[in-house]
Amino acid sequence: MTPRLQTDGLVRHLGGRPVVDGISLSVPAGQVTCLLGPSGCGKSTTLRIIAGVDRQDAGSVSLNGRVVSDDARHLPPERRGVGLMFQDFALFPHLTVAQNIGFGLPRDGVSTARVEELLKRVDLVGYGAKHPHELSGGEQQRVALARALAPRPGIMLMDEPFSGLDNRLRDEIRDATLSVLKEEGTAVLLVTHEPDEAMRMADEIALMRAGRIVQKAAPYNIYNAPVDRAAAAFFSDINTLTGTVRGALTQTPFGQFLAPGLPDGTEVDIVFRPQHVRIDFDRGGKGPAPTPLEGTPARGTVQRARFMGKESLVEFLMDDGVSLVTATVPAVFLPHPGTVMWLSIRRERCFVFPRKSTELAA
Ligand SMILES: Nc1ncnc2c1ncn2[C@@H]1O[C@H](COP(=O)(O)OP(=O)(O)OP(=O)(O)O)[C@@H](O)[C@H]1O
Repeated sequence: MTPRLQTDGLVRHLGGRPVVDGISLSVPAGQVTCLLGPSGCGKSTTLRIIAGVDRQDAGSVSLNGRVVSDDARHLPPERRGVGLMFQDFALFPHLTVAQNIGFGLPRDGVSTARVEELLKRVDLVGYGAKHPHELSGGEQQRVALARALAPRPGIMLMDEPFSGLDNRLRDEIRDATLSVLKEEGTAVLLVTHEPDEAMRMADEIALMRAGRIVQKAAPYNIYNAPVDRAAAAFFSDINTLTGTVRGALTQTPFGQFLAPGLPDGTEVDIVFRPQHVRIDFDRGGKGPAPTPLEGTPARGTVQRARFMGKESLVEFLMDDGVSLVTATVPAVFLPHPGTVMWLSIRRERCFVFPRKSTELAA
């Protein structure tokens, strides 16, 4: 099936450097792709190029199988048939909700029916005659969504559309927006710098860094198989142990880890998330027996324990005297500093990355 949206090798130089550096993306109908990355990595510029308000220096944009922008041609934004939704969604203050939603539609009975349908979709039946200032922030956001969807765009470009909303409202509006977009079968490219938002909204996440896509995968895969240390760290706090490769292995307090394909002497980071650390009590100087799955338990001493509301954070100094490991426990668990305990991590939850390349990529 032809993707609704496709970009090939987009490049854009601004301020003398490539802020978009070879972005190739493809979004089919009904899919939400999130362009996720830290501030300044080039997400908005990519979106602006696709919308047609900026133009790439190289590469092409195709919408519905038709090239709308490359070296030879450049269709203006209003002729691209994409819906746009940005953080400052600015409704027309002097128009009613219904007039706002129907703004881009011809004035006929079909449009009136479409506006009614959309009011229902965004759960604002009965609000048609109100003016924007009579609505809450979340309601205004839903009107903006309905307005963007009114001409039935096959493609929706959204740039941090929820960042102006307070936390509680944001979750609600995100879910409502997602279900409307899915019902309409729209292809969506959503820009966000928030991993939680991407995990919640995306069918596919394209993780961006310094103008490039470093990893593209479903949320589950991107979280559980990060390409490098920085990609792992983008989604949650991480623990990092360090080691040196000898014979395709590296030694850590948790035993040996495989470092396949890495030459002897390579410095590596062994990375794992605090929620994947299991804690066991010390029984007369002994911990749990090693298993192939859980690896070798290692002994550590509690440095600090804090209750964070949903979970407790416990920090350990391992017996090697240098490795610091943080574990989270989804309960109130506040052992005293100085308590000796055993930690284990499931092997499949640990990632081994060569240090040099991750530092360069970060
Ligand atoms: N007109 C411009 N001239 C020079 N540099 C620019 C221009 N527009 C953007 N930039 C720079 O390009 C980089 C990418 O900007 P962009 O807005 O695409 O990033 P972003 O990932 O969307 O960030 P944010 O989440 O903060 O919006 C930034 O470093 C920005 O300062």
